[in-house]
Amino acid sequence: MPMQYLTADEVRDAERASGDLLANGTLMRRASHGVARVVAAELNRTGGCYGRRVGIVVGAGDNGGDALFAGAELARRGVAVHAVLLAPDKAHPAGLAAFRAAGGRVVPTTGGGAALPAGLDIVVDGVVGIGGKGPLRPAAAAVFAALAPETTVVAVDLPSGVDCDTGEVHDPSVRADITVTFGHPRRVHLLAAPRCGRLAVVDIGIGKPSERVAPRLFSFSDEDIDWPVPGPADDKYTQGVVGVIAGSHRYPGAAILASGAAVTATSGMTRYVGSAHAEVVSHFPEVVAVPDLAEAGRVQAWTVGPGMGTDDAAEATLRTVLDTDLPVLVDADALTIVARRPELVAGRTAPTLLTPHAGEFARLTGTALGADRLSAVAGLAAEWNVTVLLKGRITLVADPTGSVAGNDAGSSWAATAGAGDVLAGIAGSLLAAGHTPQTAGAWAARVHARAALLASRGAPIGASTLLAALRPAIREFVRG
Ligand SMILES: NC(=O)C1=CN([C@@H]2O[C@H](COP(=O)(O)OP(=O)(O)OC[C@H]3O[C@@H](n4cnc5c(N)ncnc54)[C@H](OP(=O)(O)O)[C@@H]3O)[C@@H](O)[C@H]2O)[C@@H](O)CC1
Ligand SMILES: [K+]
Repeated sequence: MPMQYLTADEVRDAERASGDLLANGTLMRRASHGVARVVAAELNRTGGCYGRRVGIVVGAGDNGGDALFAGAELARRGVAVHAVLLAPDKAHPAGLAAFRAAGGRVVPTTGGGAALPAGLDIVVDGVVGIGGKGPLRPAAAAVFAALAPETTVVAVDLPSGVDCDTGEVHDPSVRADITVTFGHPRRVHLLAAPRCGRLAVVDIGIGKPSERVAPRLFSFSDEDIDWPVPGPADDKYTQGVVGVIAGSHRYPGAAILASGAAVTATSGMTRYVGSAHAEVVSHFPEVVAVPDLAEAGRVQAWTVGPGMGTDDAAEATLRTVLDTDLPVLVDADALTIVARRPELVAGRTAPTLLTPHAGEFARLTGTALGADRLSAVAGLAAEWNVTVLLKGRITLVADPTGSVAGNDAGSSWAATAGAGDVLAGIAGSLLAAGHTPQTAGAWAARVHARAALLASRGAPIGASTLLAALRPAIREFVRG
């Protein structure tokens, strides 16, 4: 099942719908127990709970309450727990009473600030959760800045200073090794995944929000991906023929990488159109390659743009392709052309997938991409009535209805020249196989990221190495 990511308001809506469970403190008891369990498991993994040392940083709201109740539970298990209260007058009263009663120690405040003792195994961030706004304030920032670098940080609900709805990483903010959240993941857990570390979702018995607001963010799990497999009645045509328009005789790299990715991604046929036809065939003899669009033959989808140039001839080719009623993936140079001629895609009713990186996105919209990538990508998709795949460590694929599929690449090794050409080839093949632009883009991003991890194993890679790892990566997504 795809994972859904909620806004802070949607979480509050779901909590309110839990009625008594919220009012009588059951939700907080379950939440704090979940935090304590995760911290205890981490301590047990590294030698046990008894006699270990944990710090908790406690803010003014219920996020601090969670941390205090969790601290109380850990203290009862024999852990020495030290708390810094950032707003002593506002600290959750019942949580603080439980913490003191269990033997937790509150660090005295001197000169308006307090620091945790040295030598802690784990520090729990209970500064703010879904009620937080903006960066860490100075007192909290000083506590985290003073921690030894090897200290494990467990965030309650989210790393404080990172925006719950946009994932904007304010400066300063907390970087967590583990984040424990409750009921449903929040948008931040995908949009700022590298800042959250490992995510633990604790069931506290809350339902779903009464309605979702756009953009509705979700992610595919590995199990949701069902890579195209030829059936007994299939031939090379029925699985989808993808046409690739990329590169040139002078710069054949993009042509070879995009065509090679298309050949590898599905067993349907790949056609190539452009002046690098001889180079493409010398690398991939199975590609039917011709210099001119008029000779191309039939395809079920086009991938157009990488390294094709932006001159009048390129524009004429792009116009011809976009005038068809076939699915088209528009990448790289074709995006530059579309930025100056939006009318080329504006009237399209056939599936259209634009695949910009941040710079190309700014060219398309006329404004730099801000911190709220999610709203920006969903806005462009709705305004132009197309699907937009925004590249990055977290790839976002927005369709015009306000649904956005996100994918965390898990590493940034794919940030290398030519990797985008490979992605364009994969996604084009999936379009030709009949998938929607959102599914094609999101699955392509996931398998591309997996290929980068397999290829890299901790060392830098180039796009050819990534392409070589594509087949083993796809194997992980073939079912049955
Ligand atoms: N509701 C439930 O059923 C359940 C809720 N649960 C938990 O409650 C959390 C939500 O609690 P919440 O609503 O009290 O808000 P919360 O995130 O603690 O922060 C608000 C406080 O922080 C302050 N503040 C704001 N920005 C700040 C900053 N940058 N730096 C420093 N301080 C800042 C602001 O105070 P201010 O100083 O601005 O007056 C305000 O008082 C949720 O994330 C989950 O952990 C769980 O127990 C499950 C059940
Ligand atoms: K937090």
